[in-house]
Amino acid sequence: MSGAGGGAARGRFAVVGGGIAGVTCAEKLAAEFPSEDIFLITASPVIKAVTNFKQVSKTLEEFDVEEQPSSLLEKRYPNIRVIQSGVKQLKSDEHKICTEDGKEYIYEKLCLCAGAKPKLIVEGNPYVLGIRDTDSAQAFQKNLAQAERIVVVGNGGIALELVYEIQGCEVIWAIKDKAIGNTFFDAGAAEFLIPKLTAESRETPIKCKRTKYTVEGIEEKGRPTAACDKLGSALGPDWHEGLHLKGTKEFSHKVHIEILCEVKKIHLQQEFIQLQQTSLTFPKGEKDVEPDEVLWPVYVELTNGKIYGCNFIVSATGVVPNVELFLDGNNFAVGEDGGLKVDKHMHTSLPDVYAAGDICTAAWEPSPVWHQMRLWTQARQMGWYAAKCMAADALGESIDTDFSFELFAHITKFFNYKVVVLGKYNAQGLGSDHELMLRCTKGHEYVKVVMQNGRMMGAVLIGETDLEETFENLILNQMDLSAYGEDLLNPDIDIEDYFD
Ligand SMILES: Cc1cc2nc3c(=O)[nH]c(=O)nc-3n(C[C@H](O)[C@H](O)[C@H](O)COP(=O)(O)OP(=O)(O)OC[C@H]3O[C@@H](n4cnc5c(N)ncnc54)[C@H](O)[C@@H]3O)c2cc1C
Ligand SMILES: NC(=O)C1=CN([C@@H]2O[C@H](COP(=O)(O)OP(=O)(O)OC[C@H]3O[C@@H](n4cnc5c(N)ncnc54)[C@H](OP(=O)(O)O)[C@@H]3O)[C@@H](O)[C@H]2O)C=CC1
Repeated sequence: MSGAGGGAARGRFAVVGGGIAGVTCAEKLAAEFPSEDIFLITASPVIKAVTNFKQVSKTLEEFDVEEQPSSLLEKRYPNIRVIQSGVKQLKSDEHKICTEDGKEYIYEKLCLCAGAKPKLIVEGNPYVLGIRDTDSAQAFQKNLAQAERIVVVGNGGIALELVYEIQGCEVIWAIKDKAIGNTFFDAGAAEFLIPKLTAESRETPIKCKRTKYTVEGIEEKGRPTAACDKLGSALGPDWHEGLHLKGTKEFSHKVHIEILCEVKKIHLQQEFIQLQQTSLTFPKGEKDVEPDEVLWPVYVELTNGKIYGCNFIVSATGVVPNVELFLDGNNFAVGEDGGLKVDKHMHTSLPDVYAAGDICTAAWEPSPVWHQMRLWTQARQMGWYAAKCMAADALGESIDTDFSFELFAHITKFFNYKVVVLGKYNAQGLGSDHELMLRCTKGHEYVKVVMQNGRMMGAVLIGETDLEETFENLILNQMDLSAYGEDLLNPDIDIEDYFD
């Protein structure tokens, strides 16, 4: 029911954002209301579509992600109208969206899925790069092609993937924690993974899904190539497979890890030289690394006192939800992590405005074994469920919380190992009242379960363990497992037989 003439266009449903959350939401709405126009307003020139969706178990899912022209989405769902323009303003009290191209859209119900952006250690420094979308990934690739040494800061998903993939460039990896991969692993799992990182060469990657990369970065002479400032959709599974992550050196992989430190200061070359000349106390170049005569474009001073020169720095230090623009003039409740707070029906604090994916903060009382993480899988689940809630609300129907929010479940790949994390896999929020059971075969598998009061609360499965479905069931049904003791992880016992 789009409006005619020069005034605002009208649609019953509008969705902002062409990433996984927004596209999934628009698709679900389009399927539920085939005779209504669904506006999908997005700043990105391409949309992200989920393909080859596979439900691996009750809560684990796998899918490929494809960057597609919006026309393909409109072909699949003729009632979706993709508007390729950034939102300039939201007037929630008027149920109106104003876009950068000067148009206005009136909605009955709106879902905000504008994602997040990298939370950089410093803003506005051309030597500090974040990786979020196709554009920033390509800018990173171009810079890497000229680099001999880079510093990677952060200890989460992106850093884990980068340090493993980069070739022909020395990587100094600076982490706050004692062990690698704090967002996914404990120290035991980190120790299991380290030999893969320090190995000179890498194995052939296990099954890979490709995402197509199409948008070019913009070159600026003398400085790292900058990504253009258009807000693209986030990358996802196997984003690096399509890129050539190689520096200028002949060696394969060289990673040096600096633990328990943060970045204290970043010095540009000129400033570094001046400081060396004027200060008696200022360190003369890198300590604990091979001394070299090279002058680096930029120097990173760490809180442990060490200084490393490098070509550029990757800040893989998490994300901040893209909310500023929507907060202007709208009194949204915002979570501690900066996201728009949503209740168990994905509804924000403002009437008829929903939110899903990286932009939102789940503010409902979660199941004891679910928590929010800004992941592709949760973006899809939230987008789908938000559409269900919008539809139910529009039709005056009630709806139960979706089953996906019963158990946190994520399947991914690090260091060429299959990794499955379930429930409170790192005993998040369980305090000291829990115990861990471990099974580990070096180079083959690492299995950790988190137990509380005889019940399984979480698990980390690295390698081809084949345990995910059984453990998923055990966490979901909260059966008392005290009687099984250590047999729970005994490889000689077929655990599934126990529970069939
Ligand atoms: C390098 C990298 C690797 C990752 N790997 C994985 C992984 O292996 N597994 C996993 O589960 N997750 C992974 N993630 C996380 C995952 O990609 C995100 O959680 C997910 O894609 C978020 O989807 P979204 O739709 O909420 O947001 P986004 O994908 O960020 O989409 C936001 C959309 O909103 C649009 N937008 C923003 N502002 C405006 C505006 N003002 N007006 C109009 N449109 C706007 C953008 O153009 C974009 O289309 C990775 C993330 C990164 C950066
Ligand atoms: N395979 C997968 O599933 C992947 C998922 N992703 C997702 O993409 C998103 C972005 O990834 P990423 O940027 O790695 O974010 P993550 O949230 O995964 O990790 C951020 C890391 O940076 C650390 N950190 C935060 N601030 C600082 C700081 N000032 N100095 C030093 N370290 C800091 C965090 O420590 P602390 O936790 O202590 O704050 C954490 O180790 C995340 O949602 C991530 O889950 C990305 C790649 C792969």
